[in-house]
Order: sequence, then structure tokens, then C-alpha cells
Amino acid sequence: MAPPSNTMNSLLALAGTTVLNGGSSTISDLEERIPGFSILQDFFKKWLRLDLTTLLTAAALMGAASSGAQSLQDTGTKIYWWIVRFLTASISIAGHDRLNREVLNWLGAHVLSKGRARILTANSETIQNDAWSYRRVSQERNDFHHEKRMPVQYLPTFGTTWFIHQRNLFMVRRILTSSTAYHSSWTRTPDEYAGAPEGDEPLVVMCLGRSVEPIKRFLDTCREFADKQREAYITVRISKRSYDETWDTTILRPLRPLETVHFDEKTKAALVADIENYLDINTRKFYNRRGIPYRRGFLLYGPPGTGKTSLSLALAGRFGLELYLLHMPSVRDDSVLEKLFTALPPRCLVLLEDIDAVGVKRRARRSRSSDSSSSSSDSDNDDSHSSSDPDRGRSNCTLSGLLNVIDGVASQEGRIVLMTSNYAEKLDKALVRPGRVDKMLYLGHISQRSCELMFLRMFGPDTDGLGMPASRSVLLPKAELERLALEFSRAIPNEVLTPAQVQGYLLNHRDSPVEAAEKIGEWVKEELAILEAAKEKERKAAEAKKKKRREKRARKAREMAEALNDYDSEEELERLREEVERKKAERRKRKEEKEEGKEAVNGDGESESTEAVNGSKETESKPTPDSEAAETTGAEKQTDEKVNGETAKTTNGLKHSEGSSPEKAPEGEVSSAAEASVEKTEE
Ligand SMILES: Nc1ncnc2c1ncn2[C@@H]1O[C@H](COP(=O)(O)OP(=O)(O)OP(=O)(O)O)[C@@H](O)[C@H]1O
Repeated sequence: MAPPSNTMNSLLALAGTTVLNGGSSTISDLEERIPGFSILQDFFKKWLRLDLTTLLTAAALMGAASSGAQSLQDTGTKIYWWIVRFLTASISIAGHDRLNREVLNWLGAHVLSKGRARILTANSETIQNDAWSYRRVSQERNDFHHEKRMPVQYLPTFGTTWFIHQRNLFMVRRILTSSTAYHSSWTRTPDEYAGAPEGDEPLVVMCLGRSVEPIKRFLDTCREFADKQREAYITVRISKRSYDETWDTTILRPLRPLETVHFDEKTKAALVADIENYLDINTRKFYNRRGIPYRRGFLLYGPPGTGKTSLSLALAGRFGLELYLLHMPSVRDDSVLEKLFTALPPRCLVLLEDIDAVGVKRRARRSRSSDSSSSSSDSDNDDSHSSSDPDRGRSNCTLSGLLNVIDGVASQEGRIVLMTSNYAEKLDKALVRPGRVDKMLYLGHISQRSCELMFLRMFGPDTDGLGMPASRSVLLPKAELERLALEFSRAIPNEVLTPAQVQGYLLNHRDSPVEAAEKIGEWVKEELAILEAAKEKERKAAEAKKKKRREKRARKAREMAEALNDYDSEEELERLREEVERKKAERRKRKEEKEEGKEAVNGDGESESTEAVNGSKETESKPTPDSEAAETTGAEKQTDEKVNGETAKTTNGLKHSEGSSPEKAPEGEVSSAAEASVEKTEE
């Protein structure tokens, strides 16, 4: 059966021929095809005074004209594309490719900014990419006056941008994505008036001629231009949009010279030499020939505000690498982490901040699971740091997920991973083993020498060669400035305050180096008093926690003793015995793990080949001792021994009763030992 539209078309055609022939023979044909046609025609003639056949003919002619026009248009389009294909060469670039942004960037700087385009798109919200960095390079921000809003950025819109480059005619088409394309084709509105690009549209670069070579040269020009612009900046890439797991946002940060990050100069030089050596082409060949995965990992650890992030940024600038930044507690889960790592370019610097947040989840889970299986007190350990650090425990990534992306089979070669942590001693030893972390760098409290250098940097002339003071103060003679810097640094105790604290003080006195040097003693006193108060508070909190823990252990020991004393069957006694053994084993394992972890972080060369370098001290680094954890271990051990003592006695009692009817252990013996244990623990 013919489709209804075909039938209608043939009827209209028939009606048309009927009128054209003026004959009635075809009317009978129509009557044959549409029963009752003659009645309908009579009705139209009599009541509406209209000839139905004429009406149908008119409709048929209009239909024919429109389909003729449509097919003419189709033919025209085909001819157009045939000519385009014949006369031009083209290269298309995917929407998410960096080259796409670089082409747009070039167009912005060389075509749009010169007023050669009349149809643009504007953006005044967040900067999702660096396509428009040229604007920021040429403009100085003045936040004090009126830059409350983001500057408007102008981009090429959909459709074609024409321009001439190296005597070749180029066309760059920005292609519509599906939703707008549908709207545009339905309403027959030109693309550039139907919507605005969102930044991830594909581009097609076309050039008049039959060779793609001019296009390749043009793309090289775009890349060179982008590289040149980035020279004064560090490109920091982050992942903001949670749904598509890409490095979607680019931030351009002004270069930070390595000299502005103050820590032991020898260590700094060794670190730079290490990275330089790693990036050398021969090193890559060396790794490849020997089948060693070409990767390098560093752990920067130390108290907050000691320059871990600053050092990472400075290193990225020093080696011209893009910095891919991930704040570990904010990474949703392992699959996101994996996708982001898969999208890394081969040569880059990856900064994983607060890496210690990853292991905590595992520890917390482990502690929860053991809690559920018994009334184990594992969670005590986690309590010790959960209160002091709100970030801890928030990462949804697992340790194995992290290890997998760092050096799994699918992980990218050639990149450098920098990890930062304020709690290096709590990191899992699997994470800090060589191959994952090749060097550990302790960034600690500021030395007097670093204070001196920081003072000179703050009040010395700008490094741009204009000889202006870095602050708004009058530039002092060099000798005078050096004298003040020395005076300033001597008033600060060596390795007690953080660089961030000292920087904060200097910023508050940035108008007067003399005042900064004069008032430093007073400020140091205040800071030390604050530190002392904080330490006292911490000590009290730790004591309260210890007391609570002791009480908890005493209660548990009491409960255990009661249970051992009051079992109903031999099976129950056996179960209790096993529980005590299991607890013992768990504690032993935890203690071993802790000790091994400490060894690794302290750079114990005997067991680990990972090097530990101290960024602030001349001597070898030692992370802040985890005194609370040590106390916990001691308390656990004490209670452990006591409970185990009880078990040994009870077990012996049980052994004696084996083979005979299940007897309870002598009541007096167990309970008195248990009581003694509780008393000792409470002491
Ligand atoms: N060693 C340093 N030399 C110069 N400036 C420093 C140093 N350490 C910190 N600062 C300054 O202190 C501020 C904080 O530094 P940064 O964010 O790098 O510390 P961090 O160790 O990464 O802190 P956190 O562990 O809290 O992330 C920055 O403004 C930085 O300029």
C-alpha cells in the first residue's frame, strides 16, 4: 500500500491534469479513486461556488513549485560543498582539544581585536579556558578602583570567520552542537543568530588551495603565539565541573620565581637539579631502555603555611610545565581520579594536595568494620586526629585507587607528581615507597637566614629592572636595607614561626622597612604567647582525651574480666579467648605499621631507598613527632598486656578443664587479676 502522502500527491497530480485537459474523462478517474468525489464537487459548486478541481490543481502547482525549490536548494548546496571540497583543504579540531583554544586565542588577538569581525559572542562569567589570555596580558588589573566585574571577553561565534594569513585565505568555522543545531535548522535561522557557543565546539580550519600545509603552518603559529603568552604565566588546570570529570578550568597565575620560596638553599638546588636531570631527553631514553617506568614523585611535607603549594607553583614556572592541581579531599571517587589522570598530557606537573586525606578513609573504614565485628577500640586512633583536622576523612578516594593512578599500568609516563601533606607520618607506607615517592622534602618553620631574605625581597627593588621598591616605601640604600634585614632576622627565633606568619607581618608593615625592623621584637613576643597558649590548650585537650581513653580501656578490661569470669559454655570461653588474641594481633600489626611508616618518612635508608631531604634544617629531617599516637600506643600496650595476662590465666584454667566437663576457671583468680588490671590501668 502506498503511503498516504504519495496517494495525496498522485490525486493532486490527477486533478491538475484534469483541469489542464479540460476533459471529464479524468474526473471519472477521480471519482473512481475517491468515492463520492462528484457529490463533493457538486456541493462545492452549488453552495460555495467553487470548482473543487481548480482548487486541487492550484494546490498541486504550489506543491510542485515548493518541492522544485527544495530540490534546487539541495542541488545548490551540493554544488557549493563540491566546490568547497575541490578548492579548499581543511583540518578539523575537537572541541575539548587545547589546540582549539589556541586557534581561538590567535583569532581573538589578530582578527577580532582589529575590528575585522562584526558577529561575535561575548562572555562575562568565569574564565573556563585560556583562549582569552591575551586580554589579561595586555591589561593591568586595578582592583582598588572599579574592577568589580569580570571583563567581557569576545569570541568568534558560530559560522565562518574569514582572514588572510601568510597570503593564504583562511576560513575558520565554529560548528554548532546538537541542541542549537536543531533549533537553527527548524527555524531556518543562521547558526550565529540561533545560539551562543559554550566553549567546547569543534572547529574546522579551511584554506583556499589543495594542500593542508598552509593550515599546518597556521596551527603552528597559533601554538607558538599561545606559548609566548604563557611565558609570563603558570598555567594551572583544575577540574571544577563535577559531572564531566575533565580539566575544565584554566587559571593563569603570574610566574613565581623559585628565589621567592625560602628554604634551605642547598636542598632547593638539589631539587632543581633532580628535576632538570629527570626532564633531560637522555634520562627518558635511559629509563625506557632499562624498562623502568619514566615517572618521578615527590612528597612535600610539613606544617601549614611553610610553602608547599608555593614551591610547586614555582617549580612549574621554572620548568615551563603546566600544573594540574587536585585537592584530594574534594575528589569525588576513584573513577573520577582515574579519568582525570588518563587525561593528563605526557609532560606536566601534577600537584596532589592533602594526600593524607586519602588513607584516612581506609583507616576509618577498617576501624568501622572491626568495630562492627567486635567491640574493638581501633577507632580510638582515628579520634586522635579527626578533631584536629576537619578535612581528614573527607576524601572518597581509596588508597588503592590513588596508587593505581600514580603508577598503575594505565598511568601516563613522563609526568612529575608532587604530593603535599601536613601529616606525613600518617601516610601509608605503600604510598611513600620509592617509585611512587622518590624524594621527600620537609618544609618546616622559617630560619633566620630565610627571614633575612624575605625582608630583602619585600623591601628591595622590583626585579623588573625599573629599580622601584617592591612596596610603596622609599627605596633605602642597599647597605642600610641589609643592616635592617639582619636586625629583623635576629629578632626572630630560629625555626619557630612559619614563613606565612612572617610574610603576614611584613605585609602589614610594607610601607616602612624601618618600622618593620623596629616592631618585630614586640610582634614575636605576641606570636610566641599565642603559640604557647595554643600548645597549652592542645596539651590539655590531649590529656583529657588520654584520660577518656584510659577510662574506656578500664571499662573494657572490666567487662572482659567479667565475661571471662562468667561464661556459660566452653564455646563462649573459646570465643572470648579468640577475641583477645585477635585484638592482640591487631595491636601488634598497627604498631608495626606505625613504626614502618615513621621509618619511611624519616628516610631510614636501611629499609627504604626513598630519599628524605630537609628543606629547612641543615640536619636530616624529622617530621613532628606524633606524641599523641605514641601515647596511645603506650596506653594500648599497657592495657593489652594486662588483658592478655588475664587471658593467659583464663586459658590455662580452660586447658586444665579440657577433656572433662566444662568448668569455669577459679573465680577468685580471674577476678582478682582482672581487678588488679583495672586498678593499674586507672592509675
Ligand atoms: N618558604 C616560603 N617562602 C616564601 N613564602 C612562603 C613560604 N612558605 C609560605 N609562604 C607564604 O605563605 C603563604 C602560604 O604558603 P603555601 O600555601 O605555599 O603554604 P602551604 O605549606 O602549602 O600551606 P598548606 O599546608 O596550608 O596548604 C603564601 O602566601 C606564601 O607566599
